[in-house]
Amino acid sequence: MSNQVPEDGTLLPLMEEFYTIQGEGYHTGKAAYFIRLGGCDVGCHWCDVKESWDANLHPLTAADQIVENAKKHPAKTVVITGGEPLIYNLDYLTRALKAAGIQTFIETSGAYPLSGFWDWICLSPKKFKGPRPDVLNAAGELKVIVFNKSDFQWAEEHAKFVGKNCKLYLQPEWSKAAEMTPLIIDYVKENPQWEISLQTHKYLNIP
Ligand SMILES: C[S@@+](CC[C@H](N)C(=O)[O-])C[C@H]1O[C@@H](n2cnc3c(N)ncnc32)[C@H](O)[C@@H]1O
Ligand SMILES: Nc1nc2[nH]cc(C(=O)O)c2c(=O)[nH]1
Ligand code: SF4
Ligand SMILES: [Mg+2]
Repeated sequence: MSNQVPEDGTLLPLMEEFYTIQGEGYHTGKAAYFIRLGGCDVGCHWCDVKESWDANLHPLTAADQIVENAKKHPAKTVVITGGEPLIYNLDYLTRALKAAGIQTFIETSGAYPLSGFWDWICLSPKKFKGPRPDVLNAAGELKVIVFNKSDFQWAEEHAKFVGKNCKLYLQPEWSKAAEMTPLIIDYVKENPQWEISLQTHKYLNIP
């Protein structure tokens, strides 16, 4: 993690920004501007964006500049992801995005305290560094990655701690998708409070 990131959230380590289609979860299929912040110490061995982990590799960028970039796109929705975006105080960035009329969505493991003003919170909790209660309470969707059979039980244990209107998703870990997707299909048929989420952008070959 970087030592030089100011605590007021006016400068953030930015790995990449791209305009694409939300590939996963509740908002799948919607155009959105993705803001990927660098820095994560959760350590998922199957993480599909390990290049994000070292915040020092990603330039500190003015939050005001990120907002200006987001404003240029037709869809008035951003997805803030990482890395683990909640390592940083996101109040300044999300306040400015909302002032510009842009909806704010986040992808988070919930391993850090909740900051920011959100229209949608996607919580994808991890065994390696568990989710915090404030994020469990606020989540609009719980999206559990299924890497092996034990993850179904683990998903149920976390579903107990989210709000009653929280959407429940099971998403196959990408390298195990051929093996796990049939198990997820059977599980959802037996437990229809859960739905399947696929990483559709990977099938579509888009970012
Ligand atoms: C790269 S993470 C960044 C945001 C945050 N650190 C988190 O884990 O939620 C974005 C999303 O991709 C999911 N993800 C990461 N690697 C994956 C993989 N190999 N297969 C399926 N989903 C994956 C995460 O669970 C999360 O929902
Ligand atoms: N298209 C697309 N949808 C996504 N949804 C969550 C992503 C992420 O890496 O956080 C992601 C991503 O990287 N690309
Ligand atoms: S918490 Fe997210 S960014 Fe961090 S290692 Fe896990 S999947 Fe990757
Ligand atoms: Mg991704």
